Amino acid sequence: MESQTMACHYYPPCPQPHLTIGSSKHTDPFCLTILLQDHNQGLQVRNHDRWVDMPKSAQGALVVNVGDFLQLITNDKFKSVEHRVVAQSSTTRSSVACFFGPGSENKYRLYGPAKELVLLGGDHVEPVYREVHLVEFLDYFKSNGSPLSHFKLS
Ligand SMILES: O=C(O)CCC(=O)C(=O)O
Ligand SMILES: [Fe+2]
Repeated sequence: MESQTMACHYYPPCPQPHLTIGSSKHTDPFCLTILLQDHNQGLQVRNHDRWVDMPKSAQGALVVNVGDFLQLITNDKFKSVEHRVVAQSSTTRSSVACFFGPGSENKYRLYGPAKELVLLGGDHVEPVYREVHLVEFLDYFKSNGSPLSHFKLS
C-alpha cells in the first residue's frame, strides 16, 4: 500500500450527547485503517441493524478497520464495516486514524476484483464489482459516501 493519511480526532464532552454526533456513520474508503484510541469509549460498529459499542481498548492496542477499496479488490472476501463515534456526556475522546491505500500516482489505474479471486483454481467466481479508476472511486466517495453499491455489477 503506497499512501498513508492520518486523521487526529478530539471529541469534547457534550452535556446532551443525544443532541449531537461525534462522527457520523461511515465506512472508510481505502484498504485498511489503523486506529489508536484513548481509554474512553464512543466508537460503535454496525452489526446488521444494531450499533454495537467497541469495548475499551487495552492500552496501546490498535483497532484495524477494513475499508471499501479492500472490499472491492477482494471481491467481498473482506468486508468494510460501517462505524460512527457517539458523543459522551462527561468524558473527552481522542483518537488517531491512519489510512492505508493505493497512492495518488495510481489515480488513473483501473482496479477491480483481483484476478486470483475470480479465477479460483480454474473455477470462475463471478466478479461482484466492475473495474473502476481509483480517481472515480474516491470522487464518488467524497460526494456520496461508500461507492461499493454504485460499482456493483448487477
Ligand atoms: O475516532 C474514532 O475512533 C474513529 C475515527 C474514524 O472513524 C475515522 O477517522 O475514519
Ligand atoms: Fe472511520
